[in-house]
Amino acid sequence: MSDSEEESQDRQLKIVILGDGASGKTSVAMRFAQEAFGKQYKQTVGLDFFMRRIMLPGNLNVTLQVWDIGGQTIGGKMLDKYIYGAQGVLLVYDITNYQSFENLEDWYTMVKKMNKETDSQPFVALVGNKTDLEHMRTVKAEKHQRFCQENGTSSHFVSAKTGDSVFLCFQRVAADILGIKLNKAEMEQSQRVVKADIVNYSQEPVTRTVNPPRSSMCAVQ
Ligand SMILES: Nc1nc2c(ncn2[C@@H]2O[C@H](COP(=O)(O)OP(=O)(O)OP(=O)(O)O)[C@@H](O)[C@H]2O)c(=O)[nH]1
Repeated sequence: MSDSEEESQDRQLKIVILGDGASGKTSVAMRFAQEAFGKQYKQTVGLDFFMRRIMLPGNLNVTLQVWDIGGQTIGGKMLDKYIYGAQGVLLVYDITNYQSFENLEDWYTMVKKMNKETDSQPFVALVGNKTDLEHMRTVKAEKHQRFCQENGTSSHFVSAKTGDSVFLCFQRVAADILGIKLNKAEMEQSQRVVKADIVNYSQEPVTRTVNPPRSSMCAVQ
């Protein structure tokens, strides 16, 4: 066994994803664990599991066990059992669906109720999904930030469709749970390149822009 293998340590974290049906919980989990995305909506009945091992600074291997909870489980008998023992909770809403944001209060209440009973505090993160649909946004960023401030949660905006910031979200949550600080370079490295479909609008010759706008975070592959 090499020195670096001997030095590496393994940790397991249980991360639970909660939020309304169709807010994109399965898609976020699938993007993180399998680098995949499906356009077709398939409701999660009960729950699904995903797993991915990541490395955090300090040669720390962390296996994230992601519990993707079906949106219909709210009010059901099993929900508190699913949340039990979680070190991290992602509260996911769809930025184009205001109701999905409002309903997070109910989801969060369930988490807090569990905490009272078990005396353990999971780390909670607010995740606004579907940022590729920014033009259809109905939940203002200020509302999102206010929720984070009032409830002491961390703040994330992701797109399961393009993959934008999904890995970074899980990485930051894992680091926060374990009390590890990620530096700017590590976070930038985790920013996924945004993949977009190429749309051929016209067959006419393309006119070139002088000094086209530059972005260091977005590229079409
Ligand atoms: N445009 C866009 N669509 C997304 C995104 N994430 C998910 N979707 C779509 O939203 C729909 C619902 O996604 P799911 O991941 O199944 O939602 P869910 O929250 O797991 O739903 P339940 O299983 O009912 O709890 C699907 O059609 C997805 O393709 C995203 O980031 N952008």
